[in-house]
Amino acid sequence: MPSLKYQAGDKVMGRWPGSSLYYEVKVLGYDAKSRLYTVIYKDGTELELKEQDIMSVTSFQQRTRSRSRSNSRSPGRRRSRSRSPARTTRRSSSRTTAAAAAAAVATDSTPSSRGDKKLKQAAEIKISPIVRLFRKTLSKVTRTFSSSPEMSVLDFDQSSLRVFLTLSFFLLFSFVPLISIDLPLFSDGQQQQEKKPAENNSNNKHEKKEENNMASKVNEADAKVEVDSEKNLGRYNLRRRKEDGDSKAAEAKPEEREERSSAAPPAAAAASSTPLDFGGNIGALVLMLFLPAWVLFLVLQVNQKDPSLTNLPTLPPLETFWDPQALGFVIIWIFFQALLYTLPVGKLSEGVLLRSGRRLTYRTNGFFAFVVSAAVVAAAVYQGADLTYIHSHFLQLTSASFLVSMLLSVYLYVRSRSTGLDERALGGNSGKVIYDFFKGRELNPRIKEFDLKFFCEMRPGLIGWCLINVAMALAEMKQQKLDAPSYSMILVNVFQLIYVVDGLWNEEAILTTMDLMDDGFGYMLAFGDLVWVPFTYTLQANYLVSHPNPLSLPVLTAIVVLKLVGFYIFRKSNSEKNAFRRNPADPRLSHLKTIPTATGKSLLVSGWWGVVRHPNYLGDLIMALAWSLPCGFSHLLPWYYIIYFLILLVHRDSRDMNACRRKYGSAWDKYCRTVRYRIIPGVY
Ligand SMILES: NC(=O)C1=CN([C@@H]2O[C@H](COP(=O)(O)OP(=O)(O)OC[C@H]3O[C@@H](n4cnc5c(N)ncnc54)[C@H](OP(=O)(O)O)[C@@H]3O)[C@@H](O)[C@H]2O)C=CC1
Ligand SMILES: CC(C)=CCC[C@@H](C)[C@H]1CC=C2C3=C(CC[C@@]21C)[C@@]1(C)CC[C@H](O)C(C)(C)[C@@H]1CC3
Repeated sequence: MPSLKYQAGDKVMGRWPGSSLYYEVKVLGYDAKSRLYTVIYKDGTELELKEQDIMSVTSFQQRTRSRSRSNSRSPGRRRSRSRSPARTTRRSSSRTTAAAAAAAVATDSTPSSRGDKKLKQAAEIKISPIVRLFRKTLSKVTRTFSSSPEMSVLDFDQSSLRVFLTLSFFLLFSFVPLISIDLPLFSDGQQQQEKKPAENNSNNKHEKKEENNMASKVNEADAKVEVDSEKNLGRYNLRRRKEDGDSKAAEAKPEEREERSSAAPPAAAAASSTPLDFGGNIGALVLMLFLPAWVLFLVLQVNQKDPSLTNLPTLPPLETFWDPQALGFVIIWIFFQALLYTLPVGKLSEGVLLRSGRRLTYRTNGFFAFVVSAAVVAAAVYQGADLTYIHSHFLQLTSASFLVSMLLSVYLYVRSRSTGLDERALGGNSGKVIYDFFKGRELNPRIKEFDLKFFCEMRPGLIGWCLINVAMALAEMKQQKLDAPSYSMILVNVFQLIYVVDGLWNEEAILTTMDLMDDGFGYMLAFGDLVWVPFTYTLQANYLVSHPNPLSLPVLTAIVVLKLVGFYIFRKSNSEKNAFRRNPADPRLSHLKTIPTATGKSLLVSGWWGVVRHPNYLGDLIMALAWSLPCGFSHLLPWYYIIYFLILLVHRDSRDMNACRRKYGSAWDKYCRTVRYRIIPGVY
């Protein structure tokens, strides 16, 4: 190829189709007819790229450096650079890693950018009016909570303002002064640079690049990225030439599916450039205030004789929130669960491969913890303990748990300051204090082998949920003077018990969920695990204590069938994905079709994950419906869970879509084109 810019054998940087990530590739050849270069990525993927999507390593480095220099001039960000002894080394290591050119540089623009809008438009397909209305409502909700990466503490964008105004009503109920963070103390650029070189235990070039701040600076400056998937289709040829020449080649054979641990996730480079969720700092702040206020609202509302929207509760005197005994019970419960978690009983399971190149092990003895907890509670009741205390002191127990979650969040934020970049969550490391505090910066905070995130997500709140439900059944019997709980109460109790026990039985499966793999541990999950789950997921049982709803046998049967259908979809789809992620070559999965991606992982494109994207959410939603139905239609309150859950899962789905698009580029777009429905069949 004499007159060509790049020659066969050249090592250059090639853009990964559909994304703005650059990888080191080797030029294999040039096709004069199509004017495309054939390049090979480090994982063996061969693609055809246009010249404009290729860059020499030198110009790539120059671009990266110049962007980094111009960004480093911005005041505030790098204020303390010269003060840290670790800094010089880090900086030079950044340079060498840039030169090492083995990783990706994310140049993704903001999600609100032109490109993303285009992408949404490209996915727009004719749908029925009902579905369109449904989608419109959902997308409004999602948009409201969508990101704004450039927002600072003082910025108000329109959507945040809307959220703020809408929700400010609920702030009237806010009962704890939440903003006790010393902003200047945790100033931003400092944290980003804190990592000592010695902490870098990464054995993977991709990960090392991830620490390269220059990379993220390129990102900020290079906001005009095309993410129009349709356009990209025309520009790239995604054939895996190695396998065969036709389009079927994109579906890998099972024996080729082994995950290559040497290939780090491309998103690794995007540490500080991952788009912000929830409207950035201001959205996080609003949520931090709104969520406890909302819990308080629900807790007060459910005790009203007529808990309708036109009959709002009054705020009780402040002293009623505080009860040292309730705090004592909460602390005992958490420590009791911690003790069970640390017992050397049960399996040790391996988590997914982390960006640091490590895999963590987890003691997955959740079911054991549940059985022991149930036995201890039963023994206590036998000894005369009155579980209805939980119902009568619900408010005090809620505020005590809230206090614990707040303290835990502050601890998590403070300790995250001394962690390396490869130990931080991509999404919670923006440098924006409130946002990071909310989202969680450290991915897997551990005290020795004690994994705080895993423990909090799976134990005190989850098992506490069942304990509270049982207490509600006893309170119902007491209040309604019944010999046994009502059928509605039994259904709610049994359904949710199945959900929790199933989660604990399949505890290992949580290791491949978003929370464990991607999200940091901060206020959102600490509050979610310790307050939100036990005190709002029990709302149906709490409601039934004083709002009986008799069920006829046919209705009862229909509800049971619905629950079973939902559970079947939920369990099967979660297990399928978990099994596939754990062992892609599992012969039991050999019938499934997959799409290979540049990271070495593949995406399931048939089976449950070929019906809709996130079939597990569908099952979960059907179950949520079965949990509300036993409460009848007299009030909206017991339906709150399914409404909240729909919003949560739709937002989670779009978060996951964005994350996967960053991770997998065009392979993800291909998956979305093949599996068109999101969560619900028929809904795009
Ligand atoms: N009760 C509750 O309050 C809540 C319950 N849940 C439930 O928890 C469970 C876990 O949910 P969540 O963590 O949100 O998400 P998922 O378990 O669905 O995990 C999402 C990840 O799965 C992988 N993935 C996505 N599509 C595919 C595919 N086609 N093939 C293979 N892998 C794929 C991707 O990760 P990668 O490719 O990196 O492996 C993606 O990031 C769900 O059942 C959900 O309903 C969730 C939230 C709240
Ligand atoms: C509004 C707010 C604070 C949201 C935080 C979200 C959390 C409450 C949820 C995020 C993911 C969760 C999961 C479960 C509980 C709720 C949270 C923590 C889960 C443990 C419930 C039991 C299931 O079987 C599960 C293990 C699949 C599930 C995992 C996700």
